[in-house]
Amino acid sequence: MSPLLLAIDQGTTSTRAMVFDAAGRAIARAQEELPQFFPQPGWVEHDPNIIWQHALEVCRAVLARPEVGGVGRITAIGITNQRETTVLWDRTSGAPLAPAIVWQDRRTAARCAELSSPASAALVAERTGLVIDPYFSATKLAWLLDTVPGARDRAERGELAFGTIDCFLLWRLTEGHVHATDASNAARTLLFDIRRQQWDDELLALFDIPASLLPEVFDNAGYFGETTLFGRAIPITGMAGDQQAATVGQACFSPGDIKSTYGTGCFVVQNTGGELIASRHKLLSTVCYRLDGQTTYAIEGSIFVAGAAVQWLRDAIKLINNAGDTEALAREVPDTGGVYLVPAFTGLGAPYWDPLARGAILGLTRDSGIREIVRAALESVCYQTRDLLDAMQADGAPKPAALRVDGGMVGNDWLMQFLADMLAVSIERPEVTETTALGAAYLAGLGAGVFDSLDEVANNWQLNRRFTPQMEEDKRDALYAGWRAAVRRTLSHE
Ligand SMILES: Nc1ncnc2c1ncn2[C@@H]1O[C@H](COP(=O)(O)OP(=O)(O)O)[C@@H](O)[C@H]1O
Ligand SMILES: O=P(O)(O)OC[C@H](O)CO
Repeated sequence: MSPLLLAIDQGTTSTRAMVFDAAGRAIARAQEELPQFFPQPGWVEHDPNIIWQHALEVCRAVLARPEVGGVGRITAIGITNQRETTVLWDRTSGAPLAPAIVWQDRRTAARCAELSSPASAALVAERTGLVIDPYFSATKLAWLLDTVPGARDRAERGELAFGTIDCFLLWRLTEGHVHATDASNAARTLLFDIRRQQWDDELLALFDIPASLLPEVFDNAGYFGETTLFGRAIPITGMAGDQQAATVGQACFSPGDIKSTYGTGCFVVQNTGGELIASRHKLLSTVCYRLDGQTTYAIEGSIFVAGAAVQWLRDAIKLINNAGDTEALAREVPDTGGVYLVPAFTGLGAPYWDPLARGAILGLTRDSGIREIVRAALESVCYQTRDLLDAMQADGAPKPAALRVDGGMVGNDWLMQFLADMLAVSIERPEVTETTALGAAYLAGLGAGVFDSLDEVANNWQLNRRFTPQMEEDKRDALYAGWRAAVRRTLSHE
């Protein structure tokens, strides 16, 4: 019987557990939506204890499925996670000192502006491949140390631990025995030198972070520890940030291979191999994965609001009941009638990097209705993807022949067709769209010796549907020009 691999995918809006076989087939899945908290404008928080509780529940649910055949069939566990989200906890009790500050949170925008001298921006870019922005963990962690009473003193005494969600789950799964993260998650903290693959003292000083808080940094596949919480000892042998895991799940193993994930945010990641390429157009350089000590790098475009715009339509202004309603509504109108929705709810990420920008709906007329607004929200995801691909090509990357897509939004056929039209690129949707979880399973399989190399899993990738561009070029360019004009009206700087 095929070895089975359990993947824990802790995302921004939900936590899912999936069991895959060695051929990458999904055997069972369980998912729980995660409550999000918005205590102030631009603030986004999660409760780490709820994250942990949901992770336990979905793992137990999926292990109880008859098609799995019992916990004894599970060879290893892989973890993948919403990145940058920051947790600070007590090393003795494991109890968080505060809510998790989520990657979308903007509370440290002013602090980032204070730190953004040309010298510090250059240091950060050179060492981390990132930009000084509230998106990343460092200023979130510093904020916690400076606002939770006694936290900084306790950290200096070695009583506290920092971690991103992967690290927090590993701590809880191993019952406090392992404080470690992986190279792809460490790369998102603003504290990790991605060339030398180690925490960087100058960056720790810049962001005022005590080294005593930091986890070890492991490869993305290997032995992280084991958990006995599911009835027997199961090794944890794979871990990666969700966008890097999706890159693995999409079998983007060669330089130039590219994928785009459409979840809460949208993240385009292009494998650049052993070459660390610096963007001249405000894209990020980051770790794709590190295996056997060898680092593979990537260029990444990070969009803060993609599916989150649909959640806003559902939860904030209640225009829809379910995310899936958006497809039918978008099809009911030939266009948006000139309406553009710029979803800068938590600022704008690449290539604008404007944490103070805020959302807007522009071009409204008396004829504008629910359908136009819903369609404009979906279209915004495609325009933002075009922003990223144009920046990648301005950096010298070749126009991709096809873009592999995944994430919760890609089941929306209308959206995928508009994406193909806006990019003038074929969009390839795989059979398994939960490629984030699949990538975590592959890494776990590699770490547990189920596979000798990732090349073995490349052939598992199967096409579900290809969307080819149909739109006339002049219409495409006119629509995109309207988007660019709309964005300019939301930026806080020229
Ligand atoms: N049919 C759909 N059309 C548009 N958006 C969708 C659709 N189904 C789900 N979504 C959006 O996809 C997101 C969930 O995707 P997922 O990959 O699970 O996100 P995450 O990993 O960020 O939690 C939600 O923001 C939801 O609004
Ligand atoms: O939760 P997702 O899938 O939108 O991913 C969030 C990213 O990891 C943020 O960098």
